[in-house]
Amino acid sequence: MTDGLDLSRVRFSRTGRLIVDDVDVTVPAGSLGALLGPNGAGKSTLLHLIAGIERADAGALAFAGSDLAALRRRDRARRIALAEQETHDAPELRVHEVVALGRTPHVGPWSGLGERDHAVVAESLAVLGLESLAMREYATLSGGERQRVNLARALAQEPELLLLDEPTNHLDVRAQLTSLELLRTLAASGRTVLAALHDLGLAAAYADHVIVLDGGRVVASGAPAEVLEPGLIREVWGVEVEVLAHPSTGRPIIAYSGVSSARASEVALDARS
Ligand SMILES: Nc1ncnc2c1ncn2[C@@H]1O[C@H](COP(=O)(O)OP(=O)(O)OP(=O)(O)O)[C@@H](O)[C@H]1O
Repeated sequence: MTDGLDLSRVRFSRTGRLIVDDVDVTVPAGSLGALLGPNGAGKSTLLHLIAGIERADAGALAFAGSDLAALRRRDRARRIALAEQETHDAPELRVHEVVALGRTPHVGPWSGLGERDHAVVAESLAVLGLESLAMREYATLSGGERQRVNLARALAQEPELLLLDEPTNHLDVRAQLTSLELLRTLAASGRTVLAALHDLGLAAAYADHVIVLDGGRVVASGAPAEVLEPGLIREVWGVEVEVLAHPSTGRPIIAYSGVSSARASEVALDARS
């Protein structure tokens, strides 16, 4: 058990299909974990289980030594934020109002936002460079602008555990790096951060720890340089890569060469039919 996130033998099925299969994950407090895996691997489902949107069928989910299943809804919302790709509950709200929703778990049911809440909202907008968009309606924003608002909302929640589902999707390259640097800064301040990412290069450059899911199972986890090697990438994603070392950081650089003849999971399916 760590002072961060600890999942042990977590299972979840939907309509008779095992989607998360005996998953163990550890992300220590103060670190940035990247959840990787091809489409349909189970990344979003696992984030939903941790955030309490779905309930696991079996296994243990703990954060800072507390059983997540035993946390009351409000306590969970104070401690854990999930930044998803879309905010579905606020299409007509203005940007600053969407970000202020992040304060909901911290204010009483009948009281409005206090001085500190307003300050946190303003700070979250500023960190994501959203001041000039603060009065715009969320629905009128571009994909990348929405993504930054979703992250600002999660920041305003001041969570100890921050979960993010593809936080770099839609972002231009500078905004991608800005977001990952922000996640690193949050981790360095003692938060626990877990982000589902598709970009192996960004995970290699920024994550302390990567967890690779395939078909609902963890197939590898560890430091990026240990895990992200050509054999595993071929097996899981069905692509050929060379892995180089960054000349100044020493972190892995993933150089794509092309698509492999078949992914390991497809070979296994062919053998069965
Ligand atoms: N409500 C549901 N009913 C049935 N199957 C589901 C349901 N929700 C998800 N699945 C299936 O579970 C698997 C994992 O889905 P999930 O969205 O967690 O994957 P992911 O790794 O986040 O994928 P992506 O990278 O494409 O976003 C997929 O095969 C998906 O079709």
